Amino acid sequence: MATSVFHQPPGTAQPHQHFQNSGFRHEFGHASVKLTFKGFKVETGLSRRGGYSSCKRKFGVIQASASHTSVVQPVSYPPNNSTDELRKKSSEAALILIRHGESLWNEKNLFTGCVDVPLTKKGVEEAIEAGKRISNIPVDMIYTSALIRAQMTAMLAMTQHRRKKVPIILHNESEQAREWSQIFSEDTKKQSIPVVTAWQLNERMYGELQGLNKQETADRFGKEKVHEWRRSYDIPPPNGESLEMCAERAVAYFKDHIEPQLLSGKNVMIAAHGNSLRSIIMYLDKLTSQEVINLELSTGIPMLYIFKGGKFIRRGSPAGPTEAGVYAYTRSLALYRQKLDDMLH
Ligand SMILES: O=C(O)[C@@H](CO)OP(=O)(O)O
Repeated sequence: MATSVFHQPPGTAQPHQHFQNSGFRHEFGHASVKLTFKGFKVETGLSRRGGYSSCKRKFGVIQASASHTSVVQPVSYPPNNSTDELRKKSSEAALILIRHGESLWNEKNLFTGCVDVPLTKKGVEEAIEAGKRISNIPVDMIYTSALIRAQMTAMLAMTQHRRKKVPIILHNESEQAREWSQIFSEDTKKQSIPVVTAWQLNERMYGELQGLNKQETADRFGKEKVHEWRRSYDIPPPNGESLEMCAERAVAYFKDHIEPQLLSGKNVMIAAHGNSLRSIIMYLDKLTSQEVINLELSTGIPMLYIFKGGKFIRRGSPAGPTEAGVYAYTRSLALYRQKLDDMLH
């Protein structure tokens, strides 16, 4: 059975190591990981490289934004003692994670962080391609960061979805914004997918590196130092956030807002960033701070998890819309796809 790429004991993963395990193959040290699962090729968009660690620092957060409006059913955890029971009994839900497509600053090799840069043409194409890959997977709610590159990615991906529901960005920034964006038809609401934007899912704040060229910064401060800023777990770049600090807000948001939706059976897509997603994956796959150092995400590759019985099970990514592999992972995914086939033929 396919399980998480990272279920080997902490510290055993080697960069560029190939694993042969129960019919699927892990390739680390590349821009993405190809898993062969019972004959199906599954690309996860993950890879692992060597890294660093050490000291600690606190940092304040930057902006705030939406949570729920009328299109979203607010869901919250029950009191602690019944949470575990509920998690065990919870129905299955799909969780798709996607890092935004290539941005104009990815293309220029600039540190981006919380600077709000749009996608390149290639990034647009990556988002559309990602949408094709997930076009048969149910999506009931979308969470994106407050940054346009993640929002563009989510919206462009949804143009490819076979269910043709309309993703609608919720505006909760003021009472007026909420009032003015109401929908007055229940039918129309049912054909909509609420899109919640949250700064907590933003890219890690890169401090004084934002706007600097990555190569020039390495030439100036040394390759080692820059690698430490970029990939250590708890060393922040000058006046920026470490991955640990980014995880504090991104994982808290995931636990408080997204997990309750999954628990209630909602299928969720998250479009976010290299480092906010690395920290969420660290939580989902129970990676150690040493293991997460080696985790790299490619732009525009969707990754699928199944949430069941309170557990997150990584299922890779469909290699294409017609691949049977991912849809055969669970009965409800297969049924959903079957329904789409029946509806659209
Ligand atoms: O510049 C950034 O914001 C990020 C993602 O592109 O860079 P890094 O690869 O260093 O995490």
